[in-house]
Amino acid sequence: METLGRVWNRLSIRRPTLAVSEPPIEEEDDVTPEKTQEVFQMFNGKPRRKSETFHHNSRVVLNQLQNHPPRNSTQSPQRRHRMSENSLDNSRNTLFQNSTDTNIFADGEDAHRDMNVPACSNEEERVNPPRRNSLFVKRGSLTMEPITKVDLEEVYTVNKQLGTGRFGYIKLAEHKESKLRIAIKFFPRPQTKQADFVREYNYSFFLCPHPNIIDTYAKMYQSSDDTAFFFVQEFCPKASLREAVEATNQAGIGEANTKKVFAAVLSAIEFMHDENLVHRNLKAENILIFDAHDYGKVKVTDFGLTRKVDTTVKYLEYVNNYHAAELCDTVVNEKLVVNKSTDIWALGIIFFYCMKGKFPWQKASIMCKPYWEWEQWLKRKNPALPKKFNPFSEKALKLFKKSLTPRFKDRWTAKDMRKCLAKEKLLKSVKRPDDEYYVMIDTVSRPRPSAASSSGEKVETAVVPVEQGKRKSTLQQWISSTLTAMAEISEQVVSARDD
Ligand SMILES: Nc1ncnc2c1ncn2[C@@H]1O[C@H](COP(=O)(O)OP(=O)(O)OP(=O)(O)O)[C@@H](O)[C@H]1O
Repeated sequence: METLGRVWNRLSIRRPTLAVSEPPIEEEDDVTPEKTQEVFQMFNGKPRRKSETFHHNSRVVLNQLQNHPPRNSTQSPQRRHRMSENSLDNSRNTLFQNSTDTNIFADGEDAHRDMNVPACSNEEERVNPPRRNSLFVKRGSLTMEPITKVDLEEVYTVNKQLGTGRFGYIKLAEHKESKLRIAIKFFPRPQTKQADFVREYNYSFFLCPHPNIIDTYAKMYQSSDDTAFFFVQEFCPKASLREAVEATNQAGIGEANTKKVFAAVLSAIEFMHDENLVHRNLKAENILIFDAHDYGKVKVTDFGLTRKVDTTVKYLEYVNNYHAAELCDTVVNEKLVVNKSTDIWALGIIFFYCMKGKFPWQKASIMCKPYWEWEQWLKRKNPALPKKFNPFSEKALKLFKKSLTPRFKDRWTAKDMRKCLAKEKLLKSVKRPDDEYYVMIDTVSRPRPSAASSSGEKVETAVVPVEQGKRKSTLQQWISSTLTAMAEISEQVVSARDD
C-alpha cells in the first residue's frame, strides 16, 4: 500500500489533464455515458482500499479534478521536495518548446496546465498552478487537452528505431535543448484514428506515476507535416523481457530473477486492476528491463489495448502465445467483454516463459497438442502431468492451475499471484540427475583401494562437492578424464594380452 500511496502522491503532483476518448476504431466499445467517462472514473470510483493513505491521496486527486485545492496545499513539503529534487522536471519543462498548440475542441478555458509543460513560464505560476477549470467534470462531456504541432527536426534528433508494433513504432531520440534521451512513440496518420491515439496517451499518462509503469511525459503531439501523432516516454536503455529471456538460450532467467520481475509486474497490474483497468496486451515484449543484470528496475509499457473492465470490444484477428483459451476460441469480430482474467492468463504464460526460456504452447487451443495435453491433465482426463511442467513445485503448479485454466472465473487475482510468487519455492528440490552421473563417474575414475575391496568392505565413493554453476563443466571434465583413463586401461589390457 505504501507504493500506492506514492503513486497517488505523484498523481497529485502531476495534475493530470482530464480527457476521455471516443470509441476505438477496431473495437466497438459499448458507449454508454458511464463508459465514455472511463478515465475520469479511475479517480472518481468509490474508494475501494481501506488504508488511510489511499483515502487521503484519492481525495487529493479528486479534489484537484473538481477544482478544489488539495488538502495539503500545492506548497506541501512533498510537492516542493519533488520539484527541487527532480531535475528531470526542469528538463521536461524545456522539452516542448517551439510548438504551436491546436486545441481540437477549441475549449479555450480548459487550456492544459501542467508543471511539465513550458506554458508555465512564470515561476510563480509554475509553483502554484492556477486551478484547472474542468469542463469534463462540469458537463461530463467529451473533451481533451490540445494536440501540439511540432517540427520534429527542430526539437529532437531522432535516432534508431527501438521497436515496432501493430499500431505504431518507437524511436530513440534526443531532445536537442536538454540533451535528454527519450523514446518517442509514433502513430502514423491517417491509419491511426485520433481517438485511439488519445486513449493510449491518456492511459499511459494517468498510470505512469506507478514506479513499475513506464514514465510518459505530459502532452500529445502531431508532427508538423501531419504524418504522425506522437507522445514522449522515458527511454529504456537495456532490453525488453523478451530479449532478456531469449539471451539465455532457452534456459530461462532463473527463479530468483523471475521473482524480481514478477514482484514489479504484479505490482503494476494489481494497481491497474484496482482501478478496474485491464492491460490486455501483457507480453514479454511489453515488460522493459532497465538494468543489465539484477532485474531491479522493471516497468510495464504499451497501454494501447487497455480498457475498463466490462467494456464490450470486438475481437481482433490477431492471436499470440499469450492469449487465453477463451480468446483463441473466438472468431473475428465476435464481441467480448473485457475481464481482468485475460491479464492473469498472460501472466501465467510469462511466468512459464521466464522459468523455462520457452513458451508452453503456441496457441491455447485443443488443436495445439501441448495445450491439449495440459488441458487433459487439468480436467483430470489424463493423470500424467505434461513433462514440461515436471520441474515445478506444487505451489508453482497451483499458480499454473489458477492462471492457465480455461474456466476464467477460477483464475486467481493479481494479488493471489503476487503472494504465491513472493512466498513459495517455485522449483522442486529434488536430486538432479547430474548428481547421479557425478557419483557414477567418480566411482569409475577413482581406483578403488585394493585392500578395502579385497577385504569385502563397503567402498565409499568420494564425492567432491561442486558449486552449482560449475557442475556442468566439472561433469564434462570428469567425462573426458574418464574416457581418457578407460582408453589407457583398454590399451594396457590389449598390450598385456598380446604379451
Ligand atoms: N520506452 C522505451 N524504451 C525502449 N524501448 C522501448 C520503449 N517502449 C517500447 N520499446 C520497444 O518497442 C517495442 C514496441 O513497443 P510497443 O509495444 O509500445 O509498441 P506497439 O506498437 O504498441 O506494439 P504492440 O504490437 O504490442 O501493440 C517494445 O517491445 C520494446 O522492445
